[in-house]
Amino acid sequence: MSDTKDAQNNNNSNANGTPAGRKPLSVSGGAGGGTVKQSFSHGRSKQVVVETKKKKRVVVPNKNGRPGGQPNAKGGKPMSAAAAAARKLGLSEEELRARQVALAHRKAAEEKRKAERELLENAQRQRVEKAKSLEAEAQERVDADVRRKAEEEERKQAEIDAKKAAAEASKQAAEEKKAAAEEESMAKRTAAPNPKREKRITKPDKPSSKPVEIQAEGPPPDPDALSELGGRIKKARPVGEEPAENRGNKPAPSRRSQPKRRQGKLTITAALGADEDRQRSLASYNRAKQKERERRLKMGKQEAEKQSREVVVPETITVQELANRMKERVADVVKFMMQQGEMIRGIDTLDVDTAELIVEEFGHTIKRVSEADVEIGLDGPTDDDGDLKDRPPVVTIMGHVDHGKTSLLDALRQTDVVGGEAGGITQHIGAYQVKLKSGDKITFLDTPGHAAFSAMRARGANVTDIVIVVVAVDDGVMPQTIEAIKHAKAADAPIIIAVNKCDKVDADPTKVLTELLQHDIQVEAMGGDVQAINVSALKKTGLDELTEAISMQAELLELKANPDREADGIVIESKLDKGRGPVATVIVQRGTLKRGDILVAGGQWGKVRALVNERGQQMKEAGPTVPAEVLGLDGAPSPGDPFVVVDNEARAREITEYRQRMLKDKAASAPGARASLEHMLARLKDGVTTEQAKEAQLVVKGDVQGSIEAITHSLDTLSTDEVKARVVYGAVGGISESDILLAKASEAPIIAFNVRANKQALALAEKEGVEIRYYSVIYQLLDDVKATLSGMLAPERRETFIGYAKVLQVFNISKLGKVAGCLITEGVVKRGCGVRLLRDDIVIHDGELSTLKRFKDEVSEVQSGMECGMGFVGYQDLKPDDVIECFEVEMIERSLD
Ligand SMILES: Nc1nc2c(ncn2[C@@H]2O[C@H](COP(=O)(O)OP(=O)(O)OP(=O)(O)O)[C@@H](O)[C@H]2O)c(=O)[nH]1
Repeated sequence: MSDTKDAQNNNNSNANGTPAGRKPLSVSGGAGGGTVKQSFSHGRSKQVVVETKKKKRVVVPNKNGRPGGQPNAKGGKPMSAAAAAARKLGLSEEELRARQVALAHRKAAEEKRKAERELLENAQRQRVEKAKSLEAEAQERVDADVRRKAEEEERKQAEIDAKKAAAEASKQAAEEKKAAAEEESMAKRTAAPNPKREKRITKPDKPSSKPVEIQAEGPPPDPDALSELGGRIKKARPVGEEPAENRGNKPAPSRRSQPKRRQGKLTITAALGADEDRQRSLASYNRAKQKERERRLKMGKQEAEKQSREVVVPETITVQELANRMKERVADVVKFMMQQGEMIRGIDTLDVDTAELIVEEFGHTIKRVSEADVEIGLDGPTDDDGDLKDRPPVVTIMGHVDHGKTSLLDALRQTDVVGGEAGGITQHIGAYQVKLKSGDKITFLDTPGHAAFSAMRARGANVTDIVIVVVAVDDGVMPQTIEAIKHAKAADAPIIIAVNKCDKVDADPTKVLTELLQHDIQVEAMGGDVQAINVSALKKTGLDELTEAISMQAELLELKANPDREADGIVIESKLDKGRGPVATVIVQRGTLKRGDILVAGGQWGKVRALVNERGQQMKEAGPTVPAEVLGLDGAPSPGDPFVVVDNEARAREITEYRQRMLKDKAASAPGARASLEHMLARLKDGVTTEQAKEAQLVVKGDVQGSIEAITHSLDTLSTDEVKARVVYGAVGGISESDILLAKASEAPIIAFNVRANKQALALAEKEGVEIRYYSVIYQLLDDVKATLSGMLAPERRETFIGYAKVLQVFNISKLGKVAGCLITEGVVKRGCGVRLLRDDIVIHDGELSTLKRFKDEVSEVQSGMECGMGFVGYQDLKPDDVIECFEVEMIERSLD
């Protein structure tokens, strides 16, 4: 306290140490305090004690460690410590004090800077930590999302299992309930069971409908960071704590069943991973629906507008026709081709490759067809077995001259009950049908002999079901009898032997039957399967037996046809009637032919104007095997031509035009060479290399049986594994019309050894194009056949390289297609030579040249170093830098030697 007083005193001292302070007013007492007299009104006064607050001052310790201001030991005026220190430093006390103040200020400033630096460092550290924690949280969220999904799946599975369990339990409960009910009924008076309790007992443990809240593990995320992400996270709830909405024993509604949009909040989990659970607003849904409706409408419209079609394209087609078939505008096709650099017009003809390009460009598919495809579908559908009904047989009568064929046919005709009753005038129309007493019907081909039969077989039409071979009992088996048997066997038609003229006195049918054994005909009486009936055309005996035999044979054959379809059949004969125009006698094979039908017969067609039967009566229709004369055709078809009813005239025209064109081409290319050795070779050169084609079929006629046998044997020795000579028919005697027809049917030439053809046979051979080769020396004959067989050996193909050309540029030239501008780099290129297109040393096409041009002219060859234009047959894919290898092909004939 005294120190303080001293300091007070020092403060009031001047520089010399003398006190310079004022004396406080009315204050009595020491320097540290005093009293003040306070005067009030009415003369009152009061003494107030005043305490003076002492000023703080810095006390500099003196040398001895004592604070300054201590009285000097030596006595004298006491000096303050500060003054002593100042004096020691050679400074005044004030200077010292100023220095101390400055020092203190600096110190304070340093302290402040240090605090600021620390503050900055702290902020920096906090930022880094915050970033790190954000990163960790993001990772945490991803992990939590994965976990959440897994748990969600588990939960769903658990729900399914629970439902199953619930279903089982409810089933069980129902059973128990039933049992309880029974119990109840038994103990009804004792105690009524509490159904509610029972229910509670039987109720299965339902899985909690409240989904488990999935919480991300780890520390709670920084709320600031979450707010930055625009969401908030649910605080982890302590395990066991009820969620807020469940508190108050409220039933917990299934959160999944609640539409989330109604909650009005978006959780982080929902935002990050539960998109599929979010529902769209109704307006959004309606908008999307409308959009989809419009899109479909548009698509449907487009589809209706643009249909992809299958376009049928033959080898060549006009631009106009192609456009029609595609249902496109010709102008569009022309425009497209112009874009491809080709100027075409509607009437121009396109090849099938170009047509394909166009068809595909217009979004359609092409169906290539050849001209022959017009015949496709002409046969119509195959009949179902259920549609087939029994039909009468078609019978042909054959036999040797004067054995009584015509007489027998006439006699059989008179068996017709209908004709007899009607009393109509019977006329020959090539075929007729008789109705037997039994009610059976038989159709006879009224063109007895081989002519009609062979003519039909030559056209591949086996209209005959049964062949009756007539043998006169007095004459026995004769050459034409044997021919008839061969014809029948070749046609695979069953034979019935009619032994005629049995009315003759010395008739011995057994002799005839024995003779037939030599020709592989074994009749039933002799243990075989061929029926033989003794008849007399003259006396009309045995006719019933014969017709019975026919009916029995027909039964065995189970002849059936569908009458309820478009008709088809065979033309039996035809003529040009002055009054009626072209008349064709036809036999219907399937279906029913009606008046008004559009008929195509061979190369002719027409609308059926009238149908006439053999009695000259008009018919409305003709069913299976009914013969009829057809009027209305535009020309006379050939016997044996098939006929068919088609849908419309256009189709009929299309077919007949094609057939007539084919006939013309055939006539032009191989006139009269149908059954010749050259024809055989031609067929081979056309690439026909089937086993059948490698067999040279021959008809041999000789003067004596010995020469026939010698020729047949020698021809056998000529045959090899590759080629064969086969005698389809060998007989003694001159060449008859029958031989010609047989040769034609077999497409075989006739080898005549020391025999000649009669006038009619020659004419027929000329007409039918059957070759007859005459020989009198057997070696010449064998040499000729050998040469033919050698020709049948596949010729050897030899290839010779002639040059190389390089494609420089490719041009599109209308009508020619793509033409390559080439430079001949080696050798020579010749018109029509074989070419191979090489691209990067790989053969990509093998064919032949279609065009070889120098400038605008077609040339025969181009030498090395010259440029030319080259086009390929049926190939367009030419590119610059392709190499064309040119070669010539030589076919080396082989010989049997
Ligand atoms: N005795 C007898 N003679 C018959 C019989 N059938 C036919 N003839 C006679 O035989 C001859 C020939 O009869 P056609 O019916 O012309 O014999 P074809 O086989 O038709 O003769 P082509 O037409 O020349 O092949 C005639 O004179 C008939 O009268 C018969 O059953 N008994």
